[in-house]
Amino acid sequence: SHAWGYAADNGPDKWADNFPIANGPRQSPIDILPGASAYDAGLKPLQLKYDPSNCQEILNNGHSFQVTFVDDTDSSTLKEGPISGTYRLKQFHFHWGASDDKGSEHTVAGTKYPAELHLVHWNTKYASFGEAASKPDGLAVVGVFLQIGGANASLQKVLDTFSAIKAKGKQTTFADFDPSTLLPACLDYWTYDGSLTTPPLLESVTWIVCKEPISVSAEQMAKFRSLLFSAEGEAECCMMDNYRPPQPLKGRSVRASFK
Ligand SMILES: CCN[C@H]1CN(CCOC)S(=O)(=O)c2sc(S(N)(=O)=O)cc21
Ligand SMILES: [Zn+2]
Repeated sequence: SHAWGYAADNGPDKWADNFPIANGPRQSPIDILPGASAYDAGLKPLQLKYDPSNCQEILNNGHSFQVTFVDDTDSSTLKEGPISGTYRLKQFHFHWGASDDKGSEHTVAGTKYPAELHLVHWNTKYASFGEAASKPDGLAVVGVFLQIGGANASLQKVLDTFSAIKAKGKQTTFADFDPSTLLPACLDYWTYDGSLTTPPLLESVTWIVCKEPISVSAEQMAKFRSLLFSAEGEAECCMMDNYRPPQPLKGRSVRASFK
């Protein structure tokens, strides 16, 4: 069977063929309705502590580009917030559109942002990332919206590697990057129980979506779209619209950490 992707013949509407959980009870992303999300005073502030020396490499996996971290110690972690225990940072990646009017996975009262950052963490109560990925409390992903504004200097460091990872399967070393420089100043968030937004669509993610976006310039967005879904030697296919649309809430509640 041909691999999943974002095209008409292998995109989100076809994923259920090979991944029936696509129609499961806690799928992501969702449309967040601020008016319908309940403020929960019991939610704690996010405690994010990242060590830039854990940053290892950047790669084009044919679906997005991903910055991968060394996760053999508790030096880059997420604690508090809606979660209990310690979750280790594994990787971060993005989703974006073919134009600035779409690209985010989560939406806010129907509003789409041009891109969305995902920082993927796994629960250290499990022996490994792979084991955690299949557990209902295994993963915690922090989502950050990007909105068009001034150029983002921190993001530019990531974009400057793109010539080395243009095609699917390419990777290069990427060291000493602090992902907290990609976080908004205000860490107010919405949280709900969901899933991976790509196959295998495992229902193992506590989603933590920041209310405040970070900035990206239109020129920087154009750079995202210069990456390729395709491998070297294949017909070139620009990487864009690599987002899953919002999925049914199916009775879930979304909590807010802020009033
Ligand atoms: C292209 C493949 N993307 C997935 C790869 N991984 C899953 C590994 O399954 C065992 S993962 O846990 O790193 C994540 S997190 C994530 S999202 N968009 O929900 O944040 C997607 C994926
Ligand atoms: Zn993602």
